[in-house]
Parts: sequence; structure tokens; C-alpha cells
Amino acid sequence: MKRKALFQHNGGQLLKHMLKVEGNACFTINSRRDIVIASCNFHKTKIVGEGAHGTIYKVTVDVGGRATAVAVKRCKVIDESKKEEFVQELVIVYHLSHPNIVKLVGCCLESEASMLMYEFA
Ligand SMILES: Nc1ncnc2c1ncn2[C@@H]1O[C@H](COP(=O)(O)OP(=O)(O)OP(=O)(O)O)[C@@H](O)[C@H]1O
Repeated sequence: MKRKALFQHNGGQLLKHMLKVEGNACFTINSRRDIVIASCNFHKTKIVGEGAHGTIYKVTVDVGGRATAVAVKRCKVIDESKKEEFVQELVIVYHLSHPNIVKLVGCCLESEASMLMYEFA
């Protein structure tokens, strides 16, 4: 089974294992459904920026049991061959910790357009 399929198939267990997020209350793997609801189906009033890699929305989602305002980057669709590279980069960014770098607080890899959630700056 392909890695992407595994992420979808087992509720993100493989990704959780890779990120070692179990017990990390500061990171969440959201369902696409949650983000669609929170963003009013990616309504244009929620857009806060447009980047080279996708559109950024300000959305309030559950992070570690707390309603938190986050910047959701809805990445442009990447082809299957780049998916693995994307996940590897996600793992690296997840482990970064620096006062000048916004913290990655969540992600959603359920759809073709993956979503990354950063603390809202
Ligand atoms: N964490 C955040 N909090 C608030 N606004 C943000 C955040 N991240 C991005 N934005 C808004 O979205 C815009 C575009 O974001 P960004 O430059 O990160 O996109 P990008 O080009 O896809 O990123 P990159 O190439 O660095 O991965 C920013 O200029 C900013 O206005």
C-alpha cells in the first residue's frame, strides 16, 4: 500500500508515528471535514494571504483540546511522486523550534491538496 494511502487508511497512525506526536498536545492531525466546516468551505473572507505554495486561511480549530486560531496553508495539488518529499519536509518542519519561525501546529493529508496549520502570527 502506498504511503499516502496508509495515512488515509489508518487514521494517520503512520504519520503520528513518524512525527512522534503521541502525547504532544501542541500538534493535531485534523480531518478535512473539520477544516472545511471551520473555514466555511474555504470562504474568501477567511483568506489572509496567497503564497507560492498555496492559499492561507485564518481558521479556528481544535489544537490539544483548545479552540485555537491558526493559519491554514492549503497547498496546491502536488503529484504523487512529490507526496513523499512533502511528508519528509513536514517531518523536518515539525521538529523545528525557533522564536523566529512560526510553529507548525497541525496538518491534514486527507486530500490531494494537503493542508498545513501554523500558529497564527
Ligand atoms: N502563520 C501565519 N500567520 C498569519 N498569516 C500568515 C501565516 N503564514 C502565512 N501568512 C500570510 O500568507 C502570506 C503568504 O504566506 P507564505 O509566504 O508563507 O506562503 P508561501 O509562499 O506558500 O510560503 P513558503 O514559500 O515560505 O513556503 C503571508 O505573506 C502572510 O500574509
